[in-house]
Amino acid sequence: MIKRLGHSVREFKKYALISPVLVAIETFIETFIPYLMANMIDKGIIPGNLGYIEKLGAFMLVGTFISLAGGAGASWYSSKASAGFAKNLRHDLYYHIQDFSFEDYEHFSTSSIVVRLTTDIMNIQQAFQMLIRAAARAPLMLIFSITMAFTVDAQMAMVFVVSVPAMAIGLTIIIAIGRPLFKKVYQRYDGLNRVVRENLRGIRVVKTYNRAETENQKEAQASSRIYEVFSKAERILQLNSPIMQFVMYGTLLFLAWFGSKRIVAGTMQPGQLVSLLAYAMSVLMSLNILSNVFNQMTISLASAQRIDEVLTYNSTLTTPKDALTNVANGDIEFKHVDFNYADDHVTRLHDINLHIKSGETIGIIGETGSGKSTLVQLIPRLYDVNKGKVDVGGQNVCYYDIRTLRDNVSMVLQQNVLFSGTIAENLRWGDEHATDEQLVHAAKLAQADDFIRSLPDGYDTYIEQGGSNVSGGQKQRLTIARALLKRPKILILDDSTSAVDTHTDSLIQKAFRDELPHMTKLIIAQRISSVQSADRIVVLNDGKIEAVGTHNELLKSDSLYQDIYNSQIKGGDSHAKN
Ligand SMILES: Nc1ncnc2c1ncn2[C@@H]1O[C@H](COP(=O)(O)OP(=O)(O)OP(=O)(O)O)[C@@H](O)[C@H]1O
Repeated sequence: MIKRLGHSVREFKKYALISPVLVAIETFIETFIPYLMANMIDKGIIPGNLGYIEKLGAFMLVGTFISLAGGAGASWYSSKASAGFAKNLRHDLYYHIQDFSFEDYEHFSTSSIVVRLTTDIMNIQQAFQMLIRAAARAPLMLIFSITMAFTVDAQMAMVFVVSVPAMAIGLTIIIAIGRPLFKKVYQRYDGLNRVVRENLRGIRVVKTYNRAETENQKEAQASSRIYEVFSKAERILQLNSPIMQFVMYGTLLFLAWFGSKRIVAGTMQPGQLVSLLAYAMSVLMSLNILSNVFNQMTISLASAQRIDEVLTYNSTLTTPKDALTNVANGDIEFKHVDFNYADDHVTRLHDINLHIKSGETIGIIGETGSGKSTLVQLIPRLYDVNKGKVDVGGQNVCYYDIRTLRDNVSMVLQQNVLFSGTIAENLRWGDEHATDEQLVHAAKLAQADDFIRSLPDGYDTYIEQGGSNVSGGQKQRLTIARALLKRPKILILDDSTSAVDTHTDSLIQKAFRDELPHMTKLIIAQRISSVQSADRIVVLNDGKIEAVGTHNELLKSDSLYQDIYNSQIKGGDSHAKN
């Protein structure tokens, strides 16, 4: 996992390597200073040798400046390396999830992905900075200080053989308990993110239904759940402070007690004791730094695992090596297709067999939940079939390069969105190189040109996030124009004219018939009038094809179609009558 994540350091590797080198210089000089200090006391101050004091003082001053410069440089490079690492890691994660299928997004949930891209990466950034700065400093300081302490007085330095492992065992236990708790904390962050996103997305509905109070409660609940685990995890981590202090004061007491005795006995110099105490402080300080580093590592290991989980997740959508990069025509064939959503064991489509010829216009109708959207989502491989196969242009959809397939199958989803940017920018999602004439032509076919021109800035009108400043019907027409701009071989409209008035809807159908005769068109609709003129209409009932035929044929032969027709034409509900 560490190696995989470390791959994202890339061009910032040099900064990540320079930082510990500078830290080493800083720490080496820093730990040498108490040794010089001991000499100054024992050989300069006690015998009253002023020349020695001045020489050593100047030497210490220069050393301090070099140490400071090393420390400042290390901070600068470590910040640069860690910020760069986080940038690359975020990019890699984002890049990876672009290949996810709908099923994969459902597997992780969008809120969890957002937390991983933000909070989790921030934790890793902080841990990485610590790793190349503090984590490099602490062990070096520990090694240098213990070595120097043994140089000064090996007997007294034996105290570290007890105090260092005692501290290390304490820290290991704390980390073992703390780490799973932090993993839980971030899972609960996902929950909070979900509540906030849902609330902001549906803020109009929240206000209409006066649900602010309930929404506040949901947020409070999610926050409390985080608080519960977070405070528990932090309480455990904070235990390292009393353990650290206990070991630190115990060591200092030991040194002061036995050191004083030896000075009185004349087997030790006062300067030696001063430097030993300074080294004891350094050793324990380095352990303290290490414990902080471990704390941060504990938090970030949970985050690193969550990121690695996404990075190593193989999308359920696979493309063969020699994938096809050309779709011959708009022919579609479903052969004995069964389908169920992952984690949902109900079969939503049963033994679907349907051949649609290139250029045909097919209406799809059926009661709500009968599987209309599910059926068409299999064509651009938004989901893969469980049984049977779907062919496009005479080839199994799984054999195509996914981009090629989706460039040739344009789908206007039931809940389509526009993105912040101008209308022209939004339409160019279909084809970024489209000329202005092509843009206008697509808008005209979708009956959107007139209303776009009536806006103060026309095609340059700015669309707010999610398309909140255009009406539902206008938004639908813009998303149809966007899909047309791709000039696909197959166009799928999934209930995409539901908010458009019937007159405009019929103008769209006519424009399609007259101007796009070679494009295969699948139109899912609730209104019979939207599919009435189609070459054939497929009636779906509970995931099965109940009938296929023209409007007139179905009116004569299919009772479900008759029911839908009657309920719409007569305004009554024939189900209710039966
Ligand atoms: N992502 C999903 N996970 C699990 N079940 C789903 C999912 N999407 C749809 N379903 C279920 O599959 C069935 C068919 O849904 P589908 O959206 O295809 O129906 P539909 O005919 O398009 O309905 P509508 O006319 O209301 O849009 C429904 O029972 C629905 O609850």
